[in-house]
Amino acid sequence: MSFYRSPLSISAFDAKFEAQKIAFAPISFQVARCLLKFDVLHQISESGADGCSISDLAKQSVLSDYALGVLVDMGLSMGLLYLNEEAYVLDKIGHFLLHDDMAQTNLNFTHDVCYQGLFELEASLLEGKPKGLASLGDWHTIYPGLSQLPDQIKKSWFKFDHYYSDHAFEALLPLIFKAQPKHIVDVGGNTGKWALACTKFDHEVVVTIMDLPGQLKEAMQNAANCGVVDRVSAFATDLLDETKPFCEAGDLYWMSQFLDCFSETEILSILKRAVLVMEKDSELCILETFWDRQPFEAGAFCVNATSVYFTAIANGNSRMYHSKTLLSLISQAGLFVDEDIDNIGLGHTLLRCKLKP
Ligand SMILES: C[S@@+](CC[C@H](N)C(=O)[O-])C[C@H]1O[C@@H](n2cnc3c(N)ncnc32)[C@H](O)[C@@H]1O
Repeated sequence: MSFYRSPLSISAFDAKFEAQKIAFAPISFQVARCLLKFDVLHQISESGADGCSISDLAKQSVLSDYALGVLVDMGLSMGLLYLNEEAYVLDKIGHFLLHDDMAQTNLNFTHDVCYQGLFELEASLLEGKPKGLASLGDWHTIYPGLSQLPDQIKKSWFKFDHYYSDHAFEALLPLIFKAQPKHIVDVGGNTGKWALACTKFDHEVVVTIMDLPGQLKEAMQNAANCGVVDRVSAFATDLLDETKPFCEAGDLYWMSQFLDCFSETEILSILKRAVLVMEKDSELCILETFWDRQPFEAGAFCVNATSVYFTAIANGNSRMYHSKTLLSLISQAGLFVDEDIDNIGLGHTLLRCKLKP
């Protein structure tokens, strides 16, 4: 990691400006969202280097001249737009806000899932509980509620979750199937994306998905739609309950974007239970995004921001970890890391673990 290791090279004058950007960050965020939602950035983009005046914009908008005016003027201040005489032209940051699917996925997730609940960050930090989750529903953690979220919120949550893992899955399939696993246990397999990708890649493999009942219902429906119910099965559990059994007889246990949903104590307990059912030759593959393993600072920013969602909304006690934290828990559970591969998909790391001899 080549960043975060020295003071920023920035003048006091510029640093003071950066501090004001943070002070007004929620306002900037909502302005950006509305510029997208009301198609203002799109219209300005279409007008090219000539740009668009407020009256041009108003002809095609449900918004008044006044409403458009406050949005585009703040757009200038945020560096999304610049002026050509009286006309507003799209600048480079505006271009990426409009066209980059990662920015849109993160923005929709932040707005739909996190925005209201983040008001409770202060209480969540003090209490170790996701006090902002009440903005979405009445659950202990977000996971039992996932299948019951209102449509738009659910869509944004799943898009965010899948966006990152989907990019990694494609690169991983050939790597994972080199070992010719016959029975994969996908722990926290969610709606079955990885399970279905595995059954498509290898026509003999069977996959058991361990997850909460709500997610499994959808996963099995997806397996039925793909015609692979004979090779995909559901193992309903709550992994926070240490008395519940752990799926046995897998030759490859798979945990993708899963352990970050738990505190360090909970992770150790889950890994120890996995160890109890693993055999000498079985493997545990952990796929995570660690903030210290990101090749670019933008990646570390996104990963660290996601931690705060866990604090205020998801469960109050988990986060996106530093790789050293997870490596230590893996060792304490009785496993060693046989292979440690960075830069998979969008900044994922794969840890292939085996039982310590
Ligand atoms: C962030 S999603 C990861 C989904 C998928 N593995 C991926 O890579 O996209 C975490 C999954 O863990 C499951 N999960 C969270 N808490 C759980 C619990 N206590 N018991 C069982 N599954 C749980 C959630 O339901 C969800 O499907």
